[in-house]
Amino acid sequence: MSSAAAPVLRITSLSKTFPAQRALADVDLEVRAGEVHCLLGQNGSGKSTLIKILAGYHSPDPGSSATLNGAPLALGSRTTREQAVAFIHQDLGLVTEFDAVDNLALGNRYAGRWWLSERRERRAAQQLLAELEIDLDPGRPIREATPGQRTMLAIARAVAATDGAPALLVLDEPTASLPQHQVEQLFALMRRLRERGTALLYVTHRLREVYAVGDRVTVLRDGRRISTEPIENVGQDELIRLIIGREPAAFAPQLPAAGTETLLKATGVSGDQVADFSLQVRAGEIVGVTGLVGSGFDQALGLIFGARPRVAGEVTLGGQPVPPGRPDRSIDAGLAYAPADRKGLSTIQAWTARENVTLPRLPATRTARWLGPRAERRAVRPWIRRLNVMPADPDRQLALLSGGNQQKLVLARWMRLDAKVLLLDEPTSGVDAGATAAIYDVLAGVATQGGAVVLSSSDAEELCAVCDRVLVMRQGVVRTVLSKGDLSVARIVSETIRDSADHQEYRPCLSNLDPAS
Ligand SMILES: Nc1ncnc2c1ncn2[C@@H]1O[C@H](COP(=O)(O)OP(=O)(O)OP(=O)(O)O)[C@@H](O)[C@H]1O
Repeated sequence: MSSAAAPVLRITSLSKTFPAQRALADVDLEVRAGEVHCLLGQNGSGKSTLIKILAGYHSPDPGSSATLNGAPLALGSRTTREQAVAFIHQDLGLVTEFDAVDNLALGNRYAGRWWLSERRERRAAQQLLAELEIDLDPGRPIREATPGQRTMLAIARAVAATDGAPALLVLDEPTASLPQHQVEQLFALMRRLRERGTALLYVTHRLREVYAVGDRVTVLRDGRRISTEPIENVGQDELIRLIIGREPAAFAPQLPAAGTETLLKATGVSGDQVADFSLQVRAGEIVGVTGLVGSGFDQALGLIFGARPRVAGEVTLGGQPVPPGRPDRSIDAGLAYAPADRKGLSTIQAWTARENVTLPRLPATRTARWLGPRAERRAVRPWIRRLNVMPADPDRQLALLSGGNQQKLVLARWMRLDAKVLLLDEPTSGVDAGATAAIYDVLAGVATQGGAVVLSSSDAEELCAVCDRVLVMRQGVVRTVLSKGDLSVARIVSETIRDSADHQEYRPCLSNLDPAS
């Protein structure tokens, strides 16, 4: 990236006012050709609103303007997509039953150029994947691909649609559920596009990614642009200070030495993707479970809790059996479980923040015991403060909060239950750095008070930071247990991908191609 590179995107005085909420105020932003420009900010700071305006989902306030390669850009209209701008949202918009060739062809101009020639289309797809060094068998249905491969395919589709490289590629938290080695593959692809002159606007909460792939960084706070800097000019503490607007609190969990009492015991638990999962967790322990998508790591906790059908195995809590398929009994026994798909599985979007946090435990099977609005507010305010939910309004409708703030509230629901053992799938996915530290503090607090936590995560650094022990699953089975002294990102990554096709990273995909086609 050269600092003199021309701005591809120039946004001037961008503002957006929702009813009772100013989401963006006079934001100026320039993204240059051949740079990865990171857009950072706490949950609710306005990042998604900016991207949604670029993508045409929201109209900005009057007075906002933008240009793309010097030409006026109609903000709030979908025409940006026809102007060499590509968006990679978390929902990639791929058809999982189709193979890469058909996914690339979907909606792309290049499919039409070789119309009626399936062979040429296949060859073009193969060439494109090889050129971008995306290791993916173009003839296999995408459901068999890793999440990282799918993300890269979505980028390849954007490249195909724009004759070589989009002028601007906007990526909204593409690594949220990718294991480390797939993150690295994605970054390699981003660098290749940067070399072709694409301007990349990259939204993430993971600061280490900013240092790994970013050239410049813009920080938003409360809808205002606080700073734009080359990344080498800002150290991590300074960056956190810019993001949260105060000195960062050091995260130094005081984890107790684990007790001798076994709290949670799972023996031979099996279900859909999990076979013979066994685990013993002592009071005071934080245990992690990890693996690739499909390894079963993201299903084990749901099976223990009873949210997923358990076909075999036993679970006890404090020596008492926890029956399968009965979340109500699990909660009574002292378990709490927050699934990864918090938005889909456990929120009521039309309700307020306080109603979502204090949802009666089991409305379906019990007479609901509602707290009443005043008591709800009292119960919820400490959590809003602790996790820095913005806006700090218990009466705000959940649907009007940013994604990360919704995550915090639903997590608060489970954390406030005073469970003996917390089971959390991907507890900090989509949550900003400040609230992530607050969540880690809550977990450490549960352990210190004689409880325990089991968390599943694809974030190797998170596992190293908070866990006493990490179970690594492959093909549905726990294959490795790493204890404190053995825990490192490199070790977790290598154990995660051992024996999988993924371990041959960056292998060119040519071996999968049929030269005759
Ligand atoms: N449709 C809407 N109606 C009212 N307020 C909204 C709406 N969408 C977003 N907001 C508010 O605008 C502000 C900015 O939200 P935005 O989703 O842009 O934040 P964000 O930085 O992307 O957060 P996150 O990191 O959690 O995704 C928040 O206060 C949010 O509550």
